[in-house]
Amino acid sequence: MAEKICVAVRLRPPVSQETSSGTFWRVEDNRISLHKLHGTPISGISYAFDYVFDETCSNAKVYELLTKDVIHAAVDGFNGTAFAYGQTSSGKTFTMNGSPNDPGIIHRAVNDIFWKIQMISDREFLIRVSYMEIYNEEINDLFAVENQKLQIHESLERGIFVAGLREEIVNNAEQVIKLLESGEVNRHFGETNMNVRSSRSHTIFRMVIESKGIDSRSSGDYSSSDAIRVSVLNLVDLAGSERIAKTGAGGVRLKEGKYINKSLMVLGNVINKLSNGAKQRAHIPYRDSKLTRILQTALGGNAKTSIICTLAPEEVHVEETKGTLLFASRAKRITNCAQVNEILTDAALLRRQQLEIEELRRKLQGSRSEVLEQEILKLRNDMLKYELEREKLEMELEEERKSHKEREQRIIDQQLKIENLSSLVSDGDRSSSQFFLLAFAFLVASFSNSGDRKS
Ligand SMILES: Nc1ncnc2c1ncn2[C@@H]1O[C@H](COP(=O)(O)OP(=O)(O)OP(=O)(O)O)[C@@H](O)[C@H]1O
Repeated sequence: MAEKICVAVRLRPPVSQETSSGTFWRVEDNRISLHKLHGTPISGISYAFDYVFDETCSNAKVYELLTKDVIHAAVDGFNGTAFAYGQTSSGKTFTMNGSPNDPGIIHRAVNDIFWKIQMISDREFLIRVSYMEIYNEEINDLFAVENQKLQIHESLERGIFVAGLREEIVNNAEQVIKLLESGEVNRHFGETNMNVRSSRSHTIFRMVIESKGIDSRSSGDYSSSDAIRVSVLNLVDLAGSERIAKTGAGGVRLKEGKYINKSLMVLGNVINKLSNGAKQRAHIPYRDSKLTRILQTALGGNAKTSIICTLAPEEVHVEETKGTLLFASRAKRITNCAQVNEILTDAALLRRQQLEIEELRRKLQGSRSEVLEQEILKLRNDMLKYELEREKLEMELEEERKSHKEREQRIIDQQLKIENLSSLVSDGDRSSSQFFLLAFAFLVASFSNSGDRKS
């Protein structure tokens, strides 16, 4: 069903008591506008969104109004994405991760998903989670530090995916929170003049939710009641755009800032093109950054998406805030087309694992139920690891095949050149033969050098 992306903006509380000398942002219902200090609105700087949250608003309210529907729809089989966008230090991480007193969108979503699943008695669920960051335009696995520089692939079965990313099958919210905490340790943070704990990477926490009707059969001819729903939920905390003059960045921070700004610029371009409507959609530059490629489905595709744009209220940031509002108002014009994802093949992990689990259940009959559940979870995770390992090996084999083919092509090209040269030597006049022989020797030498390098 075609529907607009849901967009909200959120003002964070001011960080200093500094009083404004010229302008301030006023929030009224779902509208935010810039006013002169004595109250006159500044013409042309007034925007309406699905929601506008002022500085007193809690994460609980943001979740309830903006994100909950996307999360619940993911349990029902729709892809979903929620992300926070805004300049550095405007409250993105606060919104996504929250504080001990007011947990953020990610924690609330995790709890809500397991709560909702418990309420659904006629379906069986399998949930796996992964956590990645895009740091300096490279994808790293936050659950497994050894998995670095991962590549994005696309297949008919899996759509766009990150190959080799560790996934963990999970049974309850506490497990997920623990995993998130372990991933958080690996995330790149750094201090800048604007934020003592500034995110230096974009992070994507992903939940894949598979479910099937409890009565459906495990194998054989698949009827429509056998369809397995598979949805992907992305919860994204972007790094913030920054002005080098304000962050005081140099060295590593400067390099990070350049990558952050570049990928956010590509995201802005994608949003801009999509907001121009279907006619101008000829080419959307999703492939210009890893971020937009991973979020491709969420932007104009088969997904329900909500975006929260965070704003710094201080007058000194008024230009950045205007930029964020412009981004938000463009995003509001994007239409997505979400549908329940049902598959009838063996692509769903749930189907592949079903038989083995039945077998294990039989073997463990009579044992206590929590032991059984632990064993099943362990088995499922082991099977998932083998699958990932196999996927990695397949990718490596594919790479190897490609470079082998390239090597063979190079050899053929060189042989052709050699044959051409030798025929010229035999046909041409004797005075140039010395030159050709020299060229011939040179080619042979360069050919054997390149062979050495490759091997
Ligand atoms: N709505 C809010 N209520 C209370 N404190 C907030 C709120 N938003 C942000 N803060 C505080 O402001 C500071 C900066 O917020 P945060 O780190 O979330 O910004 P950010 O946009 O993620 O920055 P960066 O892009 O640099 O990572 C933090 O100390 C955070 O606790």
